Amino acid sequence: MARERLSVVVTRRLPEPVETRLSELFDVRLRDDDTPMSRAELTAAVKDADVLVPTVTDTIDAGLLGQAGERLKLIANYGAGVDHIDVATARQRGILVSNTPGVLTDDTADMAMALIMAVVRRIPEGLAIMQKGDWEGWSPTALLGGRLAGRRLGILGMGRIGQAVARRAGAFGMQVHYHNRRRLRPEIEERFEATYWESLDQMVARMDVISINCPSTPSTFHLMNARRLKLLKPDAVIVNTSRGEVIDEHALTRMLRAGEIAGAGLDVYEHGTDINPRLRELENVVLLPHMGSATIEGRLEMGEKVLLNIKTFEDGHRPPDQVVPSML
Ligand SMILES: NC(=O)c1ccc[n+]([C@@H]2O[C@H](COP(=O)([O-])OP(=O)(O)OC[C@H]3O[C@@H](n4cnc5c(N)ncnc54)[C@H](O)[C@@H]3O)[C@@H](O)[C@H]2O)c1
Ligand SMILES: O=C(O)[C@H](O)CO
Repeated sequence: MARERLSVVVTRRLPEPVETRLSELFDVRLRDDDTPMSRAELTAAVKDADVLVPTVTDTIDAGLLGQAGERLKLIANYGAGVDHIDVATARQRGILVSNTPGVLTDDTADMAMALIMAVVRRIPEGLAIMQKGDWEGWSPTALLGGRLAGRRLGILGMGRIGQAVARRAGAFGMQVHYHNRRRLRPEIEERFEATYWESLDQMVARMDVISINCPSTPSTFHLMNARRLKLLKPDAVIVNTSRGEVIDEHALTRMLRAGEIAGAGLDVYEHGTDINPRLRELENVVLLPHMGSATIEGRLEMGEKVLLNIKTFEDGHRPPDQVVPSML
């Protein structure tokens, strides 16, 4: 007798080839329009699906998991970060959680480097002059930025993406420093010629550029708070491609306005799309709409990871990218 297909609910529109493959393999309910599900729609989804495929724009908290039906056994997240999912509660309720690490590492690290270059070399200011038709020709003194080679980069969170940023920064001649929950093995430090700082405060105070690459967890919430931001050198730049919650956005905005921090490049925000309007007014700030992993290749490979996680689970094994609370 043919095995009953898993019922899978996908909360957002995914790239077409991913949706097609999901539909071939499973009994899939796809989203008609590219908006996040309402709470009521999410509740209905967890009530009768075997597998939920959410994204970063869905809040899968204890309240929602409390409404989940007996059938819900896997939350196969389309994305690496799982801070929007209450992984501990899911585990208590016997629901597995998986994510899509690795396939978006290079893309997100590219974006971190792009932000570093954009801020340090003042690219948006140059672009604005060109777009307004205000360029009056080459000048020895206009739009002078800083040289990347020789600048000290401090990476907060030296995991997959942090190390990919280190590799790129090394190629640009930057000096790589890092702070991480655990120190890397000596051979990996050597590979990046990276200096480890046990004290985040001490690292922050000495860097020219800080790149945030740790996940958002209770222990990283406002790791860059007002006190720590004040330790930054006034000519330092901060770049965030991880999650907005790691930086106190209000304090950062205040200090950027006051000229106490030279610049910032942000892909992610503390309150999602509700961005502090004052950030938008600043010339020394480059803002992107959470597009670190936004490449065609990356988004297709994220889909392949989701498929593999669900298929492996269907075959009676643990999904290869299972996330458990102790990893967070
Ligand atoms: N902007 C984007 O589009 C985008 C894309 C992918 C991932 N992300 C974000 O980037 C994060 C990192 O992804 P990754 O694949 O590199 O994860 P990872 O797990 O490989 O690396 C995270 C690193 O942070 C370290 N860390 C955790 N808590 C820490 C703490 N309190 N202090 C210091 N270090 C700490 C971990 O030890 C680990 O080395 C994801 O969790 C996600 O939030 C954003
Ligand atoms: O964490 C990630 O994969 C990206 O931020 C999108 O979810």
